Amino acid sequence: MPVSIRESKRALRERVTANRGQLSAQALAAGARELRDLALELPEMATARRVATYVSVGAEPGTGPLIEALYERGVELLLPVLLPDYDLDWGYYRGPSSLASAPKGLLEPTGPTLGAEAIAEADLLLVPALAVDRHGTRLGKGAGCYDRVLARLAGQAPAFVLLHDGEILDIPIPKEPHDVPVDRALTPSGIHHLRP
Ligand SMILES: Nc1nc2c(c(=O)[nH]1)N(C=O)[C@@H](CNc1ccc(C(=O)N[C@@H](CCC(=O)O)C(=O)O)cc1)CN2
Ligand SMILES: Nc1ncnc2c1ncn2[C@@H]1O[C@H](COP(=O)(O)OP(=O)(O)OP(=O)(O)O)[C@@H](O)[C@H]1O
Repeated sequence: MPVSIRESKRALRERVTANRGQLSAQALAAGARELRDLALELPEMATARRVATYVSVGAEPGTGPLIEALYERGVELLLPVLLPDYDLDWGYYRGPSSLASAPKGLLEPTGPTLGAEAIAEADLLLVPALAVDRHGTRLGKGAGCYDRVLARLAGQAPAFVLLHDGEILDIPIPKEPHDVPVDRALTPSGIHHLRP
């Protein structure tokens, strides 16, 4: 990939990460509750029996309250398990004690995993990101994990990027051939339709 694209993505990641570092614990907790309420109200959520999400860490848009609410509803929750080649395997959420610290500061499900292709069985996908632009180009952690997941999903289930307010950028994020656009984002202030 051209060095300039890699470099501008890196600089953008640094900027967003620094901004996230300024968010207070109270703001993060409030944002997570707002994301829960919005996600639970999605029409697509009403019919979803299996939802793939991630266990938020640090200053990421929080998924804790949503995971608990969906678990209580009896929705099956698929959580990612990072593989050595940065592809993602998946495991079920089986309650708070079923998560364990994993490499790279992640929290992952313990117990058997289902294989990378299990994502094809999800009815709805909640995707982590650092930012997205108005065209739906997504900036992730830079390992291409979710580019592979979204390619596998092939639009078969709705995908929503979870972000903090201010992380939907008016300037375009440099797009590479492997980047799979997303068409919707959730921030604490609401649902945002993007135009891939
Ligand atoms: N909470 C959470 N879980 C997730 C993701 C995520 O974004 N958030 N992922 C989304 O893809 C996958 C994990 N992907 C990762 C990809 C790269 C690195 C990584 O290279 N980390 C750097 C530090 C960068 C950072 O702190 O952001 C490193 O360890 O050097 C970590 C996780 C699956 N689980
Ligand atoms: N389908 C794929 N298979 C293997 N590697 C891939 C695939 N898609 C992307 N990659 C690799 O991932 C690397 C990072 O890509 P990019 O910077 O777009 O990640 P990102 O979208 O920020 O991260 P993520 O998808 O993990 O959130 C690239 O070097 C790319 O080669």
